Amino acid sequence: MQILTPHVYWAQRHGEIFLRVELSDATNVDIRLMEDNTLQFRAQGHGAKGDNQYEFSLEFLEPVKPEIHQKSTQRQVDIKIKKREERWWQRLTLREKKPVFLGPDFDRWLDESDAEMELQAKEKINKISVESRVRKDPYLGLKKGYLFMYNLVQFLGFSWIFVNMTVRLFILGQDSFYDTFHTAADMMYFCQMMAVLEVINPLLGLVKTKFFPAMIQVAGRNVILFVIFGSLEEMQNKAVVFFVFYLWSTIEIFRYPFYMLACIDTEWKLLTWLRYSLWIPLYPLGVVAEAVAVIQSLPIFDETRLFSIPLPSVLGRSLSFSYTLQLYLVLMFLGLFINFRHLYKQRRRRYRSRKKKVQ
Ligand SMILES: CCCCCCCCCCCCC/C=C/C(=O)SCCNC(=O)CCNC(=O)[C@H](O)C(C)(C)COP(=O)(O)OP(=O)(O)OC[C@H]1O[C@@H](n2cnc3c(N)ncnc32)[C@H](O)[C@@H]1OP(=O)(O)O
Repeated sequence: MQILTPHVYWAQRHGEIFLRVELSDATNVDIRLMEDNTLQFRAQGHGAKGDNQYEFSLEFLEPVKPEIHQKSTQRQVDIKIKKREERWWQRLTLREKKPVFLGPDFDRWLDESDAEMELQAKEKINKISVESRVRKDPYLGLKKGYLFMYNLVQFLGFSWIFVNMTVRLFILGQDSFYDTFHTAADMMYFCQMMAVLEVINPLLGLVKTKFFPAMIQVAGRNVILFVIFGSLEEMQNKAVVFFVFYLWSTIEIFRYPFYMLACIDTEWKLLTWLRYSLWIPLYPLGVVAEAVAVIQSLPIFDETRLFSIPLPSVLGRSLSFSYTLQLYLVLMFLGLFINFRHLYKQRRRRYRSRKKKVQ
């Protein structure tokens, strides 16, 4: 008896093979994958040579998975087979010479780059649908709105200080150093009081910042601003105030807009770079300027006895606050070390995760 072969059309994707067998009203369909990676097809149906038994076999170019998905319709038999390894095949069969009954399925045909694009589009759709299934935080908008406003107010405050000091420096030169406090202190008080929120925000889970580095930062600055400059009039017209305020505001006019953009899921590369690089020279300089301010205040606290701790009369009059400040000087450099390490890690994390995204 003559063996009849149906027309078979094929197409591929990176992970699958599609076969379309031109056999209408197929019955007794028997499809098997043999151990030698050969597909054997046998069925009764209406093909090119009328109602008959049709069969064919195909030895695939590369290994395929044993599961076969098959669907018979009135017009054809569709077969889907998964490749064992997701890669593009040069041809369907191991033998270079194409069987005469085999042809490309132009309805499904894609070349490798088109298939790649189709795959990427599918992955994108999957990602979007997974993301939309993840339950959204109902207060996310409110939280982002609050953070955006907070950062905006701080940005405006520090920009005012920075611009004011720069303009005065250009007009008055070195003379502007000595009355920085009288022109900028109110705004600096406002900004630094607000900055207490930077310690509260991580506690409420509003930002990913770690509590300890934020606390060191805010506490460190507030000791300088409120205790050293704020409580000692003698300190207020010293040049060191200029350097401390200028260093603080220089970093903040880049840090807060960076956060503002983060709140609206936007990023400017240059701003990100400035936020994660400027601290490298500015943080040590800031701490040195603060240390100079503390050292300059020591004799004033000794003289005025301000904040001194009363002692029993056998031990003397009182313990000068300058001793506490000397201890604080040591803590300052410990704080500098902790925050410098923290910021270095943040910088590495930021640039490592961006590199990964680019790959
Ligand atoms: C033993 C200790 C004793 C304590 C006693 C005190 C001694 C202290 C001495 C120390 C002296 C310090 C005095 C200060 C001097 C100066 O400031 S000098 C000038 C230079 N200064 C700086 O450069 C420091 C600037 N400050 C900071 O960078 C921060 O305050 C920080 C806490 C030190 C670090 O910030 P952190 O939030 O941890 O890192 P980021 O990478 O910026 O943010 C992490 C993620 O969180 C998001 N985020 C953070 N804040 C906000 C916000 N307000 N709004 C929106 N989003 C925010 C941010 O976007 C990041 O998210 P991802 O991008 O998704 O990761």
